[in-house]
Amino acid sequence: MLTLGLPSKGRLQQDAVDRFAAAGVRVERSPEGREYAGHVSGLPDAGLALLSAGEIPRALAEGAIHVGVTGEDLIREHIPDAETRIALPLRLGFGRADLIVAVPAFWVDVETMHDLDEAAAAFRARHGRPMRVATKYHALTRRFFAQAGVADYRLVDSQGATEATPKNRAAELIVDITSSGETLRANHLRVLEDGLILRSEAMLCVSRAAPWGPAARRALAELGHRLGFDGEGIALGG
Ligand SMILES: Nc1ncnc2c1ncn2[C@@H]1O[C@H](COP(=O)(O)OP(=O)(O)OP(=O)(O)O)[C@@H](O)[C@H]1O
Ligand SMILES: O=P(O)(O)OC[C@H]1O[C@H](OP(=O)(O)OP(=O)(O)O)[C@H](O)[C@@H]1O
Repeated sequence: MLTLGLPSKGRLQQDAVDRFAAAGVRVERSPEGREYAGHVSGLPDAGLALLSAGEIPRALAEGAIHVGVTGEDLIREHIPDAETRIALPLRLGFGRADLIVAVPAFWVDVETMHDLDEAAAAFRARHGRPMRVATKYHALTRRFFAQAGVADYRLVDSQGATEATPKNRAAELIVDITSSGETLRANHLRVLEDGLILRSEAMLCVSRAAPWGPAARRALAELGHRLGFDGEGIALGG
């Protein structure tokens, strides 16, 4: 049996369901409605698990699901050595969003990460504390700031409405995803010139750690055949 993990709500779920349907794989939630499980028709021996988009990477890495759909941003954030544990055979072309560093638009002297480093020193001199960066992408932010040579800051966890944190004085700047740019504009924030951390989109992900019995392997091969990736060529665990 192959378990397919999809986001439990939102655009990503709908786009994933539509993509699978276009390939002849119909995904139906259990009629109870509240149950986070369901039926997959068009694939032999496959079942559905609905999970938070942010939990899908870990479920794949631990082998709790065989195949999943989630954003690359969430995979890179939650699984440091993603490719050793998860194969990423197919970019799905929806859920496109850029993970970026944005500062208040009125910070006219801060256009680059280098400027941000200087601003951090000035901020500490003036306020006696590090500037705060609000984000839910802790690992990706730490790595990107380290590579850019920015060290004097503090991360503030923000799981939603991150763009509002500078205005609410909960942080000085943010790391978050942007798509149309409207949320940033509405909150008077500006992306740094070299502040693009990752261009993300939804990915079809295959767990190398899941229990790959013959039935699950057959279902993966069929899924690959329908969606257009080589399901039999992926190096899987037991
Ligand atoms: N405005 C957007 N446009 C396109 N893709 C987006 C947008 N917002 C989020 N995404 C992508 O959708 C995926 C899920 O995002 P997010 O974690 O915000 O969803 P959520 O529904 O809040 O998740 P959760 O169920 O964990 O609360 C991420 O990979 C993200 O990059
Ligand atoms: O650039 P834009 O097109 O404005 O999109 C970006 C926004 O979309 C997402 O939020 P979402 O609407 O998913 O709500 P959330 O706060 O629950 O993540 C994301 O967190 C940004 O806030």
